[in-house]
Amino acid sequence: MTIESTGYQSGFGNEFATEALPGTLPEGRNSPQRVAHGLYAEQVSGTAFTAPRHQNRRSWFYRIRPAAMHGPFARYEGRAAATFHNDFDTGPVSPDQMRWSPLPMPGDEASVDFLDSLFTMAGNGCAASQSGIGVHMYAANRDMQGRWFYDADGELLIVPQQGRLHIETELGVLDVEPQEIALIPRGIRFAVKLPDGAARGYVCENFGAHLRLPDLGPIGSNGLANPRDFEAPNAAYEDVEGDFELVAKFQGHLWRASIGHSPIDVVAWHGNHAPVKYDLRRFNTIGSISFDHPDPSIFLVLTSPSDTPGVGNMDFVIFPPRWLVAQDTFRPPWFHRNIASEFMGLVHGAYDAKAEGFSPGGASLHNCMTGHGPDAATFEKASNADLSKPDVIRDTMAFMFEARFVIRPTQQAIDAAHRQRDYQACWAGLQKHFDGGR
Ligand SMILES: O=C(O)Cc1cc(O)ccc1O
Ligand SMILES: [Fe+2]
Repeated sequence: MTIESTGYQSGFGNEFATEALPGTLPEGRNSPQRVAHGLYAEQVSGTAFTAPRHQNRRSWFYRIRPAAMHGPFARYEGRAAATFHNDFDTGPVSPDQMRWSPLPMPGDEASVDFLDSLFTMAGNGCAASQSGIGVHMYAANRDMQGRWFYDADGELLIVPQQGRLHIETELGVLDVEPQEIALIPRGIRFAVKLPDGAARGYVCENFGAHLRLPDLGPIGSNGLANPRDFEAPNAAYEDVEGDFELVAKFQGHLWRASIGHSPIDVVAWHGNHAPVKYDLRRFNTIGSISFDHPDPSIFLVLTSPSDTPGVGNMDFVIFPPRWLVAQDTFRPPWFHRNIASEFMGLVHGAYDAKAEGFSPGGASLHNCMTGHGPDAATFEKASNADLSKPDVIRDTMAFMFEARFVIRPTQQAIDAAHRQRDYQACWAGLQKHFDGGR
């Protein structure tokens, strides 16, 4: 059974209110003695009850059955039990630059849904400390049917690269396509269906403070990702009973319980702990109109702040189409080493720092203080480009999960056949141009 989208409400983190059956939301209170239509009231909190008001997140659900109704949990034994986890190791981690070709799609003989296809690439921190991230990829060819998933360890930022996702959540339906993103709050139950039959993409699991829009400082009151371009779903539900499965991610591993009904049974809800989608093509990209390539913080979409002011637990940064007009400037990203660690992916087109080898669906990892930057071909081209003309990068949508702590690749990512073991060769052709001071 598919639940169709019932549309969206505009905004990010505001107080939404929506009902699939008119007259369901209680007026002037959250938990009346009896809820309309014989529903149960249930609150889900996404922040401490006492979090400052501007950060506080919670929603009220009016649903057919409360979330408590399911069987006991046992360790999940499906495919993802081995591939989707938060075991980032504590042993030595190589400072090598790393890059991967796209995660292979399941072969014709294999039938794998979104959940079972999740493959952990890297990560840091843990759910127990409510800090850090897990970086995962998915490559699926089957709908999640008769089962739902929730992640108690963090919110999920889903970045589709190929194929649309139809995401049925407790709060309603998100239909997302490549160049859009979905953000599923911690704990929210959902199923992913694949309207195109197959899909691939990236997931950042954020154990830290929930992602939010950054302050804009001197940019002013508009720009970058504008709040009204985020969309939260209108309520949509199904009233279905059967022999179903609920899978939970809890403290780094997967658990399963049987459930006798669809948990997508919320008839109305209000609050600000809600899934959203956002079209990255709506990002108001700002750049230099004089000289120099700005720091990539200018491309920040969402940030998960840490306890240290200005230092993100995770920053979600994109590299969208844009004009390059800077004069007497090396226009692509410069060579650099950063204290932050960078996991990059490519949704569409080509990335302006890499002429070859970084293809849509691929990934790269440049950890704390590891030198990286444009490859040899890009350096030569940009060093000799005619700067009297503006350059336009049309077909591109790269992104970065940038983290405060080192992003440790998992053993399965290091061993993967699709890891490009010769990645460092992309800098080997850089010529020595030093003229010795002559
Ligand atoms: O490594 C990268 O390609 C990401 C990046 C882009 C940029 O424009 C400046 C710094 C940076 O880390
Ligand atoms: Fe970088």
